Amino acid sequence: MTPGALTVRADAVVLDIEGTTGSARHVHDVLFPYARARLGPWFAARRGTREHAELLEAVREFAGDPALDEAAAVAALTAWSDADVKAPPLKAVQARIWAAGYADATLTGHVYPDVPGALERWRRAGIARYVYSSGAEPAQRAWFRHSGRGDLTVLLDGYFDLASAGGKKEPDSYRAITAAIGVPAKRTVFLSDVTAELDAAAAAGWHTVGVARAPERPPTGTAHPWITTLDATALTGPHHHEAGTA
Ligand SMILES: CSCCC(=O)C(=O)COP(=O)(O)O
Ligand SMILES: [Mg+2]
Repeated sequence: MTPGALTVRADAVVLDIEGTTGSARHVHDVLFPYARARLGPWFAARRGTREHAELLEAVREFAGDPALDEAAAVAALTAWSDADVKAPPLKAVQARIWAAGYADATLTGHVYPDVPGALERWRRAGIARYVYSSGAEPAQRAWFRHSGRGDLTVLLDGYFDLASAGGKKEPDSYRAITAAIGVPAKRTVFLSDVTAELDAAAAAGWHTVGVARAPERPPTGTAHPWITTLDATALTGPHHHEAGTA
């Protein structure tokens, strides 16, 4: 444990993916382009299926244009991908496209080296471990199952996404997660690299810890403590087993 580590009393930890447990560069330089290049073929291969009709309808709804045809829907999804719009239909299609890449080992989930050890420490301390990402739940599971550091899903208790919890900058999303996991807000800690997400979690009564991964640096003037490695976060849970914190 890093000397002077930040100590938080928590029974549950909720982890962001991009920029916190995994590399934002990997998401933007590998995952997004992989799906973007396959959006058109993905829709074309599913013409006439229920899956095609449902996704087209979801794109129309999010775009606010009930007349969108397949080509226009693919154009909208492409634009959302380029602008990193956290659009649920985009996240749903990306997850399905990425699944093939994980299955044939073209894709590997990027996980920082301190993540498996932190998850294991928190597991031993009796702290429940959840993921909350804008990426759809199947994409989150695939990322951790096919991580470059082995199958980490065995160390995770659940996953929340835009569909199950809502947007990450909305306090109500954190309240929804509190209700779902049955852990009081004041015993839950959220780790993220995005100040607006941390602000929303804090507004819902959660503890918050900002994570700045090199070469990013902790921002100044936020209401949150910041760390640069999970090794600097000592969570004391119900079992108080975490090294250096009992
Ligand atoms: C493995 S989930 C893919 C990441 C993603 O699609 C995304 O939008 C990242 O969102 P996050 O909330 O983890 O920053
Ligand atoms: Mg993030």
